This record gives sequence, C-alpha cells and structure tokens, in this order.
Amino acid sequence: MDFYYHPGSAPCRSVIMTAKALGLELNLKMMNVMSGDQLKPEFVKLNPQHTIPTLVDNGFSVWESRAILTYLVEKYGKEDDSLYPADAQKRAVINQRLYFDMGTLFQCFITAIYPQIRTKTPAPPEEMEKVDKAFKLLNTFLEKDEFVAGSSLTVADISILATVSTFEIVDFDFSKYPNVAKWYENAKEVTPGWEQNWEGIMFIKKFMESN
Ligand SMILES: N[C@@H](CCC(=O)N[C@@H](CS)C(=O)NCC(=O)O)C(=O)O
Repeated sequence: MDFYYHPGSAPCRSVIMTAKALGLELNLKMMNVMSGDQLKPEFVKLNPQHTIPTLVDNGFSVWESRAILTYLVEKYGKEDDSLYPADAQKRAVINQRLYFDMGTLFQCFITAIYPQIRTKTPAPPEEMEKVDKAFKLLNTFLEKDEFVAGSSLTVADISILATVSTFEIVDFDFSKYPNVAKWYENAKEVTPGWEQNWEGIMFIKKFMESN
C-alpha cells in the first residue's frame, strides 16, 4: 500500500497510527507540500484534490484522512472491529466525532495555531475563543466515557489524538479541560504508533525553531 504523507501533518499521522493498530505495513512516500510535490501531474492523477494523506491500495486511491481510517478498518480490520464497530449507533457517534474533528477541532488549529507556526504571530483573540469552545466540547464528550466515542479506543480517538497532540507545538495548556487532559494521557499510552506521531510533532517544533 503506497502512502503519500508528511510526518508534520496531523491527518497523515492519524493514518500511520491506524495502520499500526491494524498491523499494516505502509510503503511510505514522503511529500514536500511546501515545495509543491503534491502538484506534480503524476500525483494529481492519483488525487485531483492534491492533498496528503493519500493512500493507494493496489491501484485504488483514497484521500481525506478520516475516510482512509474507516476504509482501512473496514477492509483490513477484524469482523466488528472495536476500532470502528459495525453497530449503526456506535458508528454514528464515531462519525460525529470524526466530523467534529475535521470541521471544528482541526479547523480551529488551522485558523488559530497554524499561522503562529508559520509567522510566529499570536492568534487573534476571536480565533483562540473558537479553540476554547472546541476543547470545551471535547471535554463534554469525555464526561461519561474513557474514550471519545465510548468505552474503547476507536478511529475517532486516533484522529482526535493526532489533532490534539499537534497543539503541543505551541505548548497548549490542556489542564483547563480536565477530561481532555486525562483522556490525552491515556490515549498516548494505549494508541499504537504514538511514537511516530510524536516524532512528527518534534519535526514541526524543530522547523519552528529553525525559522
Ligand atoms: N481534510 C483533509 C486535510 C488534508 C490537507 O489539507 N492536507 C494538507 C497537508 S496537512 C495538504 O495536502 N495541502 C496541500 C494542498 O492542499 O495542496 C484530511 O484530513 O485528509
């Protein structure tokens, strides 16, 4: 399976962790989006949206990290795999969390935190308010259960773990959100591939320090 990625990208890291959880080997193909690798015609043929992560499984090309995560579990996981169980209501909660991650949590990373990484300027207060609101919501999701979508680790935890850990680049204080802080400590312990995820975070930290 060819996997087009960059270690600094949270969506890419969520795929790496999910593959590890499923015991899958990825043929890693590093892409430098800063220098435009994703715009090369041979890549645009695979993914006209020219985004990473992109997975090519035996000629079948799929992108959008959360679509890749569910594809991998459905194709290569166990029957009724706990990472993405078959039950419609369990799936609905997992999907809700995945869409929350894509549309709200990761989105506010892009608008509030990413510019700080690129230009070292603090985010406008209204952008940081969106971050606060997103983390408060995540804290609420974690009121009853140990994991973001119930009592066991799912692809929603893996996707959100990739996002939440990326906030560490700016030394984000999780202690204001105690359920999130507790979940984060546990998720780091129990998620396969956490070490590779952390290497990606360190990669961005070094990039920030050297620029
Ligand atoms: N929602 C997408 C986001 C993908 C994305 O925006 N990837 C960025 C890198 S993190 C990218 O490929 N940018 C290059 C481009 O859009 O040309 C996902 O989760 O896969």
